[in-house]
Amino acid sequence: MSATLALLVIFAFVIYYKLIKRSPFWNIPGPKSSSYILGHAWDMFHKPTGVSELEWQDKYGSVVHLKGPFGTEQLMITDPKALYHIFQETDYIWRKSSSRKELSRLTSGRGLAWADGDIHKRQRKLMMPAFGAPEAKHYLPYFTACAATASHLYSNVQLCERWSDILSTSPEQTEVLNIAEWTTRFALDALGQAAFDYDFGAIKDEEGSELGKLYQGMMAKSFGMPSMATLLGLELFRFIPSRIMEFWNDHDPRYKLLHRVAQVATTTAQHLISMKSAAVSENKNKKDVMSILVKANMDAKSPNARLTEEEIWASIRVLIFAGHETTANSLSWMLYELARHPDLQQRVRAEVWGMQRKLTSRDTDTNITMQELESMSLFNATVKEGLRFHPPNPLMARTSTEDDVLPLSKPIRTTTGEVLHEIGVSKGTTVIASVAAYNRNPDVFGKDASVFNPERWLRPKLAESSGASFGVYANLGTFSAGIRSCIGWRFAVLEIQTLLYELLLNFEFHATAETDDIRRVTAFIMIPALKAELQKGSQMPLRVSFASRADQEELK
Ligand code: HEM
Repeated sequence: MSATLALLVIFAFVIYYKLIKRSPFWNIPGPKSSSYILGHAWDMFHKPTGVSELEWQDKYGSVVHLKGPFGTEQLMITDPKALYHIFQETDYIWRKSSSRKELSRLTSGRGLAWADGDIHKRQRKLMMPAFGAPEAKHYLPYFTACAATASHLYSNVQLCERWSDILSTSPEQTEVLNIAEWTTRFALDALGQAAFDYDFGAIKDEEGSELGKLYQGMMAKSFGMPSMATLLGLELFRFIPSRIMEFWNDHDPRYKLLHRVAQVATTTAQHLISMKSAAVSENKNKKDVMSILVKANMDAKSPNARLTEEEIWASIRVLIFAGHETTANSLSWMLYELARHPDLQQRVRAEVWGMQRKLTSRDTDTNITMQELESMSLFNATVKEGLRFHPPNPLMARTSTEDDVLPLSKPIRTTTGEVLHEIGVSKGTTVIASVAAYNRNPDVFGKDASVFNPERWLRPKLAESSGASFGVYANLGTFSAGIRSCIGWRFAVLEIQTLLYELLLNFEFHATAETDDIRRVTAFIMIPALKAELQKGSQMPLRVSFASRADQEELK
């Protein structure tokens, strides 16, 4: 009797979920999911980054019905108007999903990337003064200092100088270098100098700081090809009180490296804060990000507007985490594309040399300015195209805290033939904003959006149809948009321009036999890795040689 009753209850439950409470998006087209437990997350994390999302966008358009974990319903959105609405028009209605928030807490504490609502607003307001356009120009000498050859003004060890040493001692004057490792070292040192006036010592290698070493490849080691247990562990945040899950993760041996990074980063942060606070009190105002932040915090009118000590430590951690591997990966992928397109590389280098000729011919300051970096059209088109084609943050997940209506720039047709110009979503809906797919959406970036082609940025009109604009930089999804857009996008673009300039001035990049085996792998951020050696983390082997001597002669 009781068994029959139990069966009836289960039957009623199934009927309710399958028939009566059918999916709110039941008539929006999308692929079938192969896993009830993880839904489409498995495809997104285990195929090369962006491959599934691009397939779905090609097949179903810019709104795709997906399954989330445990049969939950999700939409993948790459429509610019809907993305604009979610990221720019709705204040904090659309919040980071619980799993993304936890990821931010694990990697960088309760700082800006973790915070929401009023806490986020307060933290961001205090950090913003360090990231405006006028501040960016102060960072240029720091970036040049980490990039350039010894002939430049600054005395610390520089990337081009180290590469010159390596190539000079090689019999053929050429070497295959793991570009991903070197750009990460550069990005860490550049960030250390410009953001904290601190030397991570990553380029010098031998004597590098413990923190510098711990951060190198941290994401690949902690999350490279996340297992089902890792994905599930993060997704359980939806269903289990966050305090319990946080306690669990804080004691999970899989995150041992992240726990160690947290300890060392906090100690370093404490040391930095006391130094900066003392300097600010003595009116020795430096221009690095942290000094500006510490001063803004001291100047804040009410105690409620200030950051707590723990929040300042978290700010340092979030800047290191959000700011170095992302920039490094972007640089690696740009060099990869230049190695695969030698003609383009030659043309961009010609532009760089043209600029260098101009700099060396003038009597006064021969250092390049921000305006001069910006003035090179093909060079900057290549930077934009690299950031479009290989976005380091391939997706952002947002969950709605209220019922909402998503406007669409291009109507969609449901499976029942209805044409929708907007989509109603209820509170609790999760949307996957696929940056990887949006950045190759032909409606935004042209019919050839799936091809790497910097020339698109030189066309008079880029957007082919809607004209809807989403991203904070070049209408790309790469740095997101709105109140949670990347705070460091100017910093990142300038850093990329500076290193790319110095590298193209001094070196040539060539594809190797392994170049075709380089894959985009999702370790929550996208990293380059070799197909057969995914467990080794970020790898981008390219052959590097000195830029042609004949051309260099022409420069003199
Ligand atoms: C190419 C390099 C970079 C890329 C592609 C990138 C991309 C992004 C994206 C997509 C977000 C939003 C993530 C989300 O909301 O889920 C973000 C946030 C953030 N980024 Fe970047 N970033 C880069 C470099 C930097 C740099 C250099 C810094 C700092 C020096 C930085 C600091 C931050 C911070 C603090 C946030 C959190 C902002 C907030 O939640 O209000 N990023 N970044």
